[in-house]
Amino acid sequence: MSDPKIRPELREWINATTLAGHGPHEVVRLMKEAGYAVPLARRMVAHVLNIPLSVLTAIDQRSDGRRSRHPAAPQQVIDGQTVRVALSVDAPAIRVLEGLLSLDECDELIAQAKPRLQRSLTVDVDGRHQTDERRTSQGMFFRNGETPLVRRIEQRIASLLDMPTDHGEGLQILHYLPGQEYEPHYDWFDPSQPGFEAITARGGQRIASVVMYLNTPEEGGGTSFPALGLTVTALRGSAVYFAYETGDEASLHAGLPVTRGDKWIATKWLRERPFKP
Ligand SMILES: O=C(O)CCC(=O)C(=O)O
Ligand SMILES: [Fe+2]
Repeated sequence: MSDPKIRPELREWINATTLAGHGPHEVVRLMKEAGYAVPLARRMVAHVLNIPLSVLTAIDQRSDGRRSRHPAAPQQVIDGQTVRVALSVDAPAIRVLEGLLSLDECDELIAQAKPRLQRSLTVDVDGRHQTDERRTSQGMFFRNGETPLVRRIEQRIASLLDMPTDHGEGLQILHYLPGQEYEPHYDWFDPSQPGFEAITARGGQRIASVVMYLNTPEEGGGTSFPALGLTVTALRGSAVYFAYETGDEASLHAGLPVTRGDKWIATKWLRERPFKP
């Protein structure tokens, strides 16, 4: 990557702010507030301070963090379930997985979640949960291993991705009605956000997501990756797995509006280290 062009005043400001005691993450955050795109701000700060860019994109320099294994085509059989890899993207790593869940498992998961649905929350910059207009669905979380079915699904995902089950956040179920959607977002946590340390204190950064479709919406409701021009169809029993590095802008994705019928998904987010809720 070529060196970013940096005005002398900005160079001076980055040095002075650092000398005043602000760490590089904080400098990036201040630049973001001033209107700089985060990836550019990171490159500028890394360049001026002569530190590796990875310091600003990695979660933690100790990084004993694990990475998931991307499932290989054409298919894998796990505890009797044949999971077909119908589509693969290299960067970010995406796999469309057909038959990850049986149709009965989809129905059963919906039945278990239904009585516990609430308006979905997102994690705000201070690490608190809040309702969010960008996300209008209803949802709930299972605790890890909460029911025999949840445990079976978690173990299947663990085998498929070669990731211990304890790296998973609790399985989240979402229910979208017509018009509801999940606007474009990243699943990784932004290190330049003030709440980053709190959010990643247990389990570290998110490294991969598995979005499982528990029904087939009549119309709409696919998962879109706008940077790739790719939309995965929401099909009962199928899933989309994707893995990302911190700052990976190609992993931007959205739950498209459901235009007819409704949509049920189960999402499993994986952390680089064991996650203790
Ligand atoms: O609803 C979808 O298709 C996407 C869900 C999603 O992005 C998430 O749960 O993080
Ligand atoms: Fe997401």
